[in-house]
Amino acid sequence: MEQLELSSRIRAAARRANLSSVGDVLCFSGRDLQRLTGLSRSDIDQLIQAAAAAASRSRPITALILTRGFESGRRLSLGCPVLDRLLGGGLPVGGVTELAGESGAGKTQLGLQLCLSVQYPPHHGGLGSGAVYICTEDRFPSRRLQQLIGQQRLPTDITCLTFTDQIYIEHTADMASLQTCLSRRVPVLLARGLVRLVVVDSVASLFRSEFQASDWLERTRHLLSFSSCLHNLSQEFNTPVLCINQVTGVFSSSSVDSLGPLSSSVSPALGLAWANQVLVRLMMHRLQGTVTHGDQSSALRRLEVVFAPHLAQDGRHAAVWTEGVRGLEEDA
Ligand SMILES: Nc1ncnc2c1ncn2[C@@H]1O[C@H](COP(=O)(O)OP(=O)(O)OP(=O)(O)O)[C@@H](O)[C@H]1O
Repeated sequence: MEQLELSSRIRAAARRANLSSVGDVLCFSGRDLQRLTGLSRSDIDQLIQAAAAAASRSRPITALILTRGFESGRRLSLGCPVLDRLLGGGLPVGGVTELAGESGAGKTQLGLQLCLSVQYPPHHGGLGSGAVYICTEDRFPSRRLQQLIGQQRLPTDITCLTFTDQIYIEHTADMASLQTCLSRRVPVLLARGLVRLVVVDSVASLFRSEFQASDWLERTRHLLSFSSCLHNLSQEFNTPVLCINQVTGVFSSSSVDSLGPLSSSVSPALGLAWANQVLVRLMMHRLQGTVTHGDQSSALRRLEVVFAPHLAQDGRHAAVWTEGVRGLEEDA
């Protein structure tokens, strides 16, 4: 209030009325301000204009940020500027992001890459903390992680990170151990500030192996309790959660004739009950064709935003190089 360009008379009246901040002024109507301060209508107009000019110097913010605080507007970089642009900066910190795709699409590669970028300081798109990587299916790809670490082109001010020290690996072979991991061990790591990213690779495998089609009600119950656990962790600790998911083939009458699903007709596993639990759904496709980069070649991929409250449906071509998943600048 002291910095507003106002006459000392108006400033003193505002002080007497206990209007100590710009926010206080803007919360009242002109009439209420007049009643509180005893100032004339033209003085009140000056007061409101000065307060509004001061308030508009800061950037507009969303309702989500207003209710959950500034941290919720932060993003975790994917470690690639092209893919970050597609996602409006990266993964939202408060919410569950699903990454679905066929086998070999590059989902795990992206998960590993995020385990490194989360450790970067905030001014390089990270969250300055570690990651917990929960494997429900395959062994954790330690060798590939080492390769990614060795291939990183680090900014000059990141010298002291050893990366592997801050990645906590969990293997959960059944639903019960996954639940124990999420309800006991992960909260401890988050509460101690040791991690700011949770990756589950993959969500579908346990639900697919432990429940038959006829157990759909029980499966849905477990699915909802699992997703609410992830939501709570994400909200309580302002932590991005990445769930890697498999896909199922979508058969149409024409594909029945050809004895198989069309390669493009796949949808994320676990159906609508799960789809309603995620904030952002991404799909990674492995396309026909290859791209080259120096002496490396890679199958062409495409990362698509299927839905997200803050993003338009869009996509970028990408490739997996030894240094990780990279979006291609111009779509091939
Ligand atoms: N060191 C590497 N250099 C280049 N490309 C690699 C390297 N390691 C893996 N890839 C690429 O990544 C692909 C495997 O990706 P990834 O393990 O992420 O698949 P995924 O989508 O997680 O599949 P799944 O669901 O079967 O686990 C390989 O087929 C290969 O094209």
